[in-house]
Amino acid sequence: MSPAMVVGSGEKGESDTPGNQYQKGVKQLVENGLHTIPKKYILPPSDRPATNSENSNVAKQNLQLPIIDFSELIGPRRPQVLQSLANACERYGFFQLVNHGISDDVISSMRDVSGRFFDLPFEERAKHMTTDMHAPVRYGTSFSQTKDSVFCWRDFLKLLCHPLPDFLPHWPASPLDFRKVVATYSEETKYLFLMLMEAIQESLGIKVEVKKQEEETEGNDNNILKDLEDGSQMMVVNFYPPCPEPDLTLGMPPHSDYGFLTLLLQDQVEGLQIQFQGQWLTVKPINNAFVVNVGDHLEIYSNGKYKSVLHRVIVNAMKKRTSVASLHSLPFNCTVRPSPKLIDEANPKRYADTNFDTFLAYVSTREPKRKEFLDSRKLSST
Ligand SMILES: O=C(O)CCC(=O)C(=O)O
Ligand SMILES: [Fe+2]
Repeated sequence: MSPAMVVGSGEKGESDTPGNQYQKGVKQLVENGLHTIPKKYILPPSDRPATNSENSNVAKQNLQLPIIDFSELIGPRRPQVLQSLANACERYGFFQLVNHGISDDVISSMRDVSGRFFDLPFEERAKHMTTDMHAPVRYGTSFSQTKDSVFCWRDFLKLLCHPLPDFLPHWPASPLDFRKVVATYSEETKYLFLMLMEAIQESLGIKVEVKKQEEETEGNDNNILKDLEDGSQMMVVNFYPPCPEPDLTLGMPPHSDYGFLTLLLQDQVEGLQIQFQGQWLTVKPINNAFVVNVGDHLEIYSNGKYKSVLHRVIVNAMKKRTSVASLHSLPFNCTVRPSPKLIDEANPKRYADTNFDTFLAYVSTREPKRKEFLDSRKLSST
């Protein structure tokens, strides 16, 4: 079993070298007071967000992502909603999910406890720093802390969530209600993910016929929902403090997510941008909606029909921003492959089979960039 997200975490050793200071994260840096950002965070001009420059590739208008009303999936409008879901996953790789059934109370408690975790003294948060990528809890900073040559302006807490009873005792015990609140939130997002995957499978035209014998066959498509039930879930709480020079750095560099779907809760502070037709578009926050995106594994499973789209996070000088990403996939020891039901003579297999070990081996040898891992799985014959 392996978490298979980006590599890295806190460095060992307490010497007060500048490098060690950066390992403590950006929240700590900002609290020590600064008016300019250290060199360690300054991106080369071509990688900067370039929001103000003349030849900026940032769209002037905010993106109105497709909005999927989850409540309409149950009822007579299901076929139309499945069509909208298919369009969103093909064209944008992203959509906003409203009326999803997770109560405002569960969501606001999750936001609240995330904020209180990051308000804890550094020493308390630092208890969860580790270089062990298999750890059920990792506190850290940047994107890939051991490999990024330039650090990004984010601190994070990553939690493995499934199966919950195994992981719960490892989660932070402070704030006192942390485990309870996050457990409820993770169970509810897991259920929502499964409901969404059932709809997505149907939108791909994969008929879900429950035939006992077939269900037990390995690699069978009916089984993928069953496998996803036992699948991996990782929660990432991202914290982006105000940044005195936001044009020189990023909260997160362009990347795609590894799993089937990510369910993201962003607050009211803008920052998430997705790549669409060569431009960066800001995703306008909708209160209590989930921003849902296709991950690399769904791109592979759909044989390229649905797209895992590059996204990044910009920071700002005035406001801190918090987001909670819930990443879902198959169990870590399962193979991800294009669905046999989407492959025929006209649609040959476009991706090699893959698994978490391949992914980890890949990212541990280099600085994770853009969609390089997914590109490495593409079969050259197509
Ligand atoms: O903070 C955000 O809006 C995006 C976070 C993200 O892309 C991730 O955690 O993978
Ligand atoms: Fe992401």
